[in-house]
Amino acid sequence: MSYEYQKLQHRAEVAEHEIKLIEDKLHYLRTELSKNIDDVELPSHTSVAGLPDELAQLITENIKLKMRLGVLKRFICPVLQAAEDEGKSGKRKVEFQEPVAGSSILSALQKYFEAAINRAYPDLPDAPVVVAVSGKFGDYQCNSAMPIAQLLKAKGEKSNPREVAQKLMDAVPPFSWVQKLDIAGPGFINITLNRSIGHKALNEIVLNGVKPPVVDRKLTIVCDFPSPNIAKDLHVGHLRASIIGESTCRLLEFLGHNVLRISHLGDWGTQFGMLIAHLQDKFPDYETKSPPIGDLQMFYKESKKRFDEDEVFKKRAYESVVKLQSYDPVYQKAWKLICDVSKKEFQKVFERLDVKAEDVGESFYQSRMEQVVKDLEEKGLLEDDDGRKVMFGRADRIPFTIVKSDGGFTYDTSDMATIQYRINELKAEWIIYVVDAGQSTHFEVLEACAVKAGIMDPEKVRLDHVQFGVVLGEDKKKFKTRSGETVKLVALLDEGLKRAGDKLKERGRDEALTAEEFKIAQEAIAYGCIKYADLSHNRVHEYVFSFDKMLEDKGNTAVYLLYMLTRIRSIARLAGHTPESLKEAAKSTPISLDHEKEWNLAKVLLRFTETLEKIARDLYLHHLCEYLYEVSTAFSEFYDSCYCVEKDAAGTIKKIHIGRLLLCEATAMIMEQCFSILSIRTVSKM
Ligand SMILES: NC(=[NH2+])NCCC[C@H](N)C(=O)O
Repeated sequence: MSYEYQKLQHRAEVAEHEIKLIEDKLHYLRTELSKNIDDVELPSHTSVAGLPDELAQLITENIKLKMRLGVLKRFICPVLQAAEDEGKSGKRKVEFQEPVAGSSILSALQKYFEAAINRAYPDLPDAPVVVAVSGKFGDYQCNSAMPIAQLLKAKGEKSNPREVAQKLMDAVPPFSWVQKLDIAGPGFINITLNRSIGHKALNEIVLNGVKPPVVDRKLTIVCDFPSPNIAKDLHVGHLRASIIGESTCRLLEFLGHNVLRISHLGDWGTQFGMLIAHLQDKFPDYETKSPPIGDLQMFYKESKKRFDEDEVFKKRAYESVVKLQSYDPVYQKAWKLICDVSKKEFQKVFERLDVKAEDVGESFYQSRMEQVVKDLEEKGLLEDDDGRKVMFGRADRIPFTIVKSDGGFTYDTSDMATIQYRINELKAEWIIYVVDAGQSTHFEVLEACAVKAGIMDPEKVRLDHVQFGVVLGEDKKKFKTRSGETVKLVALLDEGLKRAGDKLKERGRDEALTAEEFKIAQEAIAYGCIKYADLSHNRVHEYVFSFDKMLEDKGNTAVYLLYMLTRIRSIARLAGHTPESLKEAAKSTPISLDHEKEWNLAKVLLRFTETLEKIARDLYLHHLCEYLYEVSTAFSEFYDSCYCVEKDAAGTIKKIHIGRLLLCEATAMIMEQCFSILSIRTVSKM
C-alpha cells in the first residue's frame, strides 16, 4: 500500500466526513422544513430548483462531494482498481457473483452497482460507484447517476440523472439481497434490502457467534504503543496512547491479523548519563538499588538542571553515557535498576487498564543504530550541518539528526534502526505508531527517510501515524492539577474509581449488589467511562476530560451503554432463558423481523461488518462508538414498540415472543463484541 494510496485514502475520509456534516445539516433542515416538504424524499422532478436555497445548495454540494469521493474511492479500492485494470485490457467487469457469507452489505452493493455501471456505460471508465447508507430513504442508496450524467455532458452527450438512474436499474444483475430499487429526487436510487438476509445473518450470529468481516490477507502488523519514558511519570498523553493503541490492536486481532504490540520505551540516551552522574552524588547506593519511584522523577529533573547549568557536571554526564553505551557493568546495573522500578510502576497502570504490550526500548537498538548510521553514510545520504550529520527525508520538512555533533545518537537515529528491524526481522507489513499529534512531523520525516534509504518499500509496507490531540481540562486549558502540575495517571484512575463508586451508591447499588459485584461494576464503570470518553471523540481533535460528563447515565456514554446491555440481557433472563436455551431455540424459530422497528434494529446490526471494514481503513475508533450508540438507540425504539414478554395484571408471564428474544440476543452479542474491541469490561449487574 503506497504512500500515495494512503494520502488518497485520507482525502476520501475527509470528503466522507464533510458529507456526513452536510447530511446532518440536511437532516436538520428536513425536519425543520417538514411542514413545507411533506416527504423526506426529494420531490420527483429532476432538478433541485424550487427547494429552499440553502437546501438546494447543500444538495448540490453533497452531490459534488460524493462525486469527488467516488473518484477517490475508485483509486483506493483494490476491487475497483482491479476492475479498472481489466478495463484497460479492453474487458470491463460486468459479471457479478452473490457475495460469500460474512461479506458486508455495503461492499456487496458496491460490486453490484459497479457491474451495472460497467454494463450500462462501458465507455465511462471514470464513472464513480457511490453507495451509502440512507437513513430515511430506503436502506442504502446509489448516488452514481448524478456524476455519470455530468460525465456524459462533458463528453457532449445529452442526458439527465433520472434517465441515467433508470438505465442503471435496467442493467443491474440479479441479486437475492436486493428486494427492490426505486428512483427518487434528482436521480438517487433507493435500495430496499430483502429481509431474508437479516434472518440468515442474525440467526448465524445467535448460533455461531459474531464473526469478523473477511479480509483479503492476514498481515503481520507492528503496533507501537504506549511507549512511555523511563524515570518519568506517565501522563495523560500516555493514557490516550494506551487506550487507542489497545483498541486498535484488538480490532486488528479480531480481523485475524498477526499483531505485535511493542512499547518503544524511552530508555536510552544522554538523559541516563545525567541521571546516573547525579545519583553518584545524591544517592550513593545507586549501584545496588534504584531510588523509589517518587524520588526518581525528582532526581531526573535535578539532573537536567545541573546538566544545563554546570559545565563540569555536563562533562561527567557525557562520560557516564559513554560508559553506559559501551556496556560498562556498573553503569549497566544502575541503569537496569532504574528501568525496572519504572517499568513496575507503568505495569500497575497498564494492568488496571487491561493494556498489553511487550517492552522493546530504544536501548535494544544500540548496535543496530551503529549499523544504520554506517549504511546511510555509505549510501551518501548524510549531510554535514554544523558538525551534525543530518538526513533530509522531505525537502519541505526539517531533517533527521542522525549523529549529534558530540557523536551521540538521537530519537531519530533510534527510529531509523527500529523501522529497519521491524521490516527486515519482524517482517512487518503494516507499522502503526500510536503517538500524540505533536510528533506528526517526526513520523512524516521517518517514513520519507526510510523510503529514501531503501528500508521501506511503500508498495509493500503500510505505515500509519495514529495521532491524537491533547487532553484538556474543563477550563479548556491543558489538563493540569489544581496546583498546576501534570496529572498523574494513578491519581486519575483512583479518582475515577471513587466517583464511579459514589455514583453507584447514589443509586443504592451498594445495597442491591454483593461487595464482589459492586467492585466489578465500579471498576468496569470507572475504567470503561475513561476509555469510552477518549475513544468516542475523533482522536485527532483535542478533548475535554470531564468525570461529570463521562459518568452521566444518559447520552453517548459508557455508563448508559453498559446499563443498556445489562437491561437487554435481563429481558431473556427474566423470561427464564439463557444464551444456551436461545441458541437451541434459534435452530427452529426464525428471528422476528416483520415489525418496522424490528427490521430497523436488524439493519443497524447488519452494519457491524462494514463499520469494522471502515475502521480498518482509517483507524478512527470513534466510528465504533457511534455505531454502538446507534445500536442502543435502535434497540430502545424496538423495545418501546414491541413486547418481548407479555404479562397479565398480576405480573404473570402470559406469552414469550421467542423470535424477539432472539433479536435481543443478537443485539447483546454485537454490543459485547464492540465493548470487547473497545477494551471495556461488561458486567451482568450494575
Ligand atoms: N517509535 C516511536 N517513536 N514510538 C513512540 C515513542 C514515544 C516517546 N517515548 C514519547 O513518550 O513521546
